[in-house]
Amino acid sequence: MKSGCNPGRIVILNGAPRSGKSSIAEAIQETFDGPWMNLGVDAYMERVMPRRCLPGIGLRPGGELPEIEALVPLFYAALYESVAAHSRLGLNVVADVGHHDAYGEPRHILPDCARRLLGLPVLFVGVRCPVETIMERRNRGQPGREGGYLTGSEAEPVPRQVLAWQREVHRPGIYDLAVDTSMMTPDECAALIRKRLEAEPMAPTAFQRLARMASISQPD
Ligand SMILES: Nc1ncnc2c1ncn2[C@@H]1O[C@H](COP(=O)(O)OP(=O)(O)OP(=O)(O)O)[C@@H](O)[C@H]1O
Repeated sequence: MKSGCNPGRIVILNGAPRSGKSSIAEAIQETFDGPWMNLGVDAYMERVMPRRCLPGIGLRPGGELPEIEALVPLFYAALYESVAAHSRLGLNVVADVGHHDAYGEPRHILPDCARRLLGLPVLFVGVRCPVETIMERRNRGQPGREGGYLTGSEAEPVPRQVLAWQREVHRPGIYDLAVDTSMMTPDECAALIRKRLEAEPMAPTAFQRLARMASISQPD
């Protein structure tokens, strides 16, 4: 830790694609005190990741791309070390991610990431959203991201990959706070997060609990 400097707060937003993570991150950046750096999956995929490794940490559940899969734990480790570095310098960080462990083989990425942030003030937020709302958002599309999302068809109103995201992304479901973006606006979600940050932290935190799973699964 840089001497004389308190670590920056860290908010990790975990949810399926289209669940509303980026909108909450934006609300946090615009309304919370101090600078909040956004180091999530969007920034990493759009700017950092080499094209041939895409979708990288955005790789969806199902063990679809084994050649990329082996690199995903390393990409995540690098992202979280970067989050830790920002926090140790006193900068607040909000990061949107879509963690799951449904690769061709278990990778235990989330517990490893939690271990990397031990000792830092992390709030782990589950960004939940029912599949019907997810499909409305997918089918509506987004300018600039044309063709970027699977949509429903008559034969398959909810593609199996979308169902896989819904099933896998909130396992094991250990959070400090959960929000439902079908019930609240991004600003309301951000306000809830702010309230939680201002309250006394409850120990053990979600990341402390998850980090313990890393020490069980990875003996020294
Ligand atoms: N709380 C909300 N209420 C209503 N609509 C929302 C809400 N949050 C997000 N949306 C809308 O849902 C869509 C997806 O939102 P957003 O980009 O924030 O999600 P995301 O989880 O970051 O998605 P992705 O992982 O695909 O980047 C956008 O069109 C956004 O305007």
